[in-house]
Amino acid sequence: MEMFPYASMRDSFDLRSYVVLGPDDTKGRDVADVVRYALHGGASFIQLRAKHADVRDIVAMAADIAAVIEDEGKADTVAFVIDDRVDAALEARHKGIKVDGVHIGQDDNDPQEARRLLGRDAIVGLSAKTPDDMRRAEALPQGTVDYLGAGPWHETSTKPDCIVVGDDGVKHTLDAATLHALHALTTLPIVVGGGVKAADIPDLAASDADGWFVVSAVTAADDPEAATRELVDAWQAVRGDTMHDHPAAALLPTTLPAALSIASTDSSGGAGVPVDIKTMMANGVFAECVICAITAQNTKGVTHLEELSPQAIVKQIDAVYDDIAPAAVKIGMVPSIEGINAVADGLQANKATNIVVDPVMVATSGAKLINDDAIATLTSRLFPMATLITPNLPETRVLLETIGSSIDPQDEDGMEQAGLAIAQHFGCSVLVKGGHGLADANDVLVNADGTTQWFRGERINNPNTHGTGCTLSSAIAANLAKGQTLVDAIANAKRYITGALRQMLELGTGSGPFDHAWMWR
Ligand SMILES: Nc1ncnc2c1ncn2[C@@H]1O[C@H](COP(=O)(O)OP(=O)(O)OP(=O)(O)O)[C@@H](O)[C@H]1O
Ligand SMILES: Cc1ncc(CO)c(N)n1
Ligand SMILES: [Mg+2]
Repeated sequence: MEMFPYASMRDSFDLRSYVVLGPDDTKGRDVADVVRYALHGGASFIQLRAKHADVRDIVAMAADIAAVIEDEGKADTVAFVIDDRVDAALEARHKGIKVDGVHIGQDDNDPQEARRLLGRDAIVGLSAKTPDDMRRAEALPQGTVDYLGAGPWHETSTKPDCIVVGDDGVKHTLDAATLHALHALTTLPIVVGGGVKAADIPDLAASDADGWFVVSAVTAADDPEAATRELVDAWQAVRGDTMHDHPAAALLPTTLPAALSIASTDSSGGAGVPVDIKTMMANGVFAECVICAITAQNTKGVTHLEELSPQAIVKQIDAVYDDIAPAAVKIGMVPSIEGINAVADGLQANKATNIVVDPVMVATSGAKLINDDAIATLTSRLFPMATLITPNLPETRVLLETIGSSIDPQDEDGMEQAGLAIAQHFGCSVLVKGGHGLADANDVLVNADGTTQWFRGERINNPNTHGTGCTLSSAIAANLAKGQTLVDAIANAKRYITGALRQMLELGTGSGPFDHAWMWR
């Protein structure tokens, strides 16, 4: 995913002099040429509306129009959008063509979907002609739509279907009184058009409109530059030089749920805190972290391990909860008794909820990640506060040993029995992970009340599985932070990790990491 290389125009677009055009409107003249004339005449906003063109042709026309706007030195002041075709706008933006957004009609794309596809930087304009349209636009999440287009001021042949149908079902054109009533229903700027000619501008400029839009008044004129200038001047004569004063939808504050990783670093970035952060970000939450130890590590092994003091751990936890309190926590590698006690004390003091404990014991590379004497502290202090623990098969065997159970989790029945014994002993839900089974990648959730659920995963023949456990537990915590149920959180985390493994990323000489940003490529 390339970054669109131009500044967003969501907070700077100028609706006053809005020219809509496409190949059907320009009497055989080149669309980009007509755009150039309109710009000379003072057009402040351009929309490409090509109802009968293919995406390839729309993108080619968009490239020409964007080049003209740039060439005229107006790339920073004149916004350029494409009518209806979110697909063409996306393709153009991916190709680095400065298309600032889309204008969609009531029968076109879902505005929320258009916003989601195009991202927060693009302009999304919406046609809204009736009181109902206005109410629907207002009911959208804040920041979905940037402006509204209303009309028609007169009946028009370029938009024959564009007739206002009022709540009374009666068809009529838009007048100042109707516009005033519509205007009262929205906080968004409104551009008004449909059959608008120069003679209409004094009335329009005296109304609640924030600008005019025209098609044929400019595109069908023998001299599009003079035609545009006449409209611009007529508006300016009434309104002066002021632009609409609506607050920019782009600059509304947003928020995100936060999730916390309490774990250790992996210098190679494939496991531990670094990968927890990547995973949480990819799963749509704001990631925070508390470091318990630093490892010098790569895909071949761990060459050094240094712990932080219990005080440093508690202080980090306090700092996190004192400000951006996370809605869920993932606990990974904490190597010592002192560290585990500090984590438990810190979380208890801050009344942490939605805790996922990945009982990390041995790395994929074979390196030992917890002191033998600390396993009892892990189980006695952290498991009882956990919503979920996520042991892999070797860890499940160790846990069964600590509770004196002789169950063998070698098949599905054994995994269920093992999960139940552990869940009942520690009073938390257990996800017994089957990543170390050879034939499949099926994990089973067993709750302390005995209910079980299988999550069946496609096994991918990928030798690079460094950090699968860290990734799965962080994705579950992220999903819990978003408010998902435990079952949904696990199911979605499985989908995420399966997609990531399927990319077959090849890095490092040992069992390497996989692609945590796969859905953005
Ligand atoms: N080759 C694979 N294909 C598909 N899913 C896999 C594969 N390997 C592991 N998984 C899945 O990844 C998740 C993590 O399981 P796994 O048993 O590998 O954890 P782990 O051993 O704790 O990982 P780590 O090596 O990071 O400690 C589980 O959902 C498991 O089913
Ligand atoms: C720091 C760290 N945490 C967890 C794991 C488990 O994969 C690892 N290898 N390194
Ligand atoms: Mg693991």
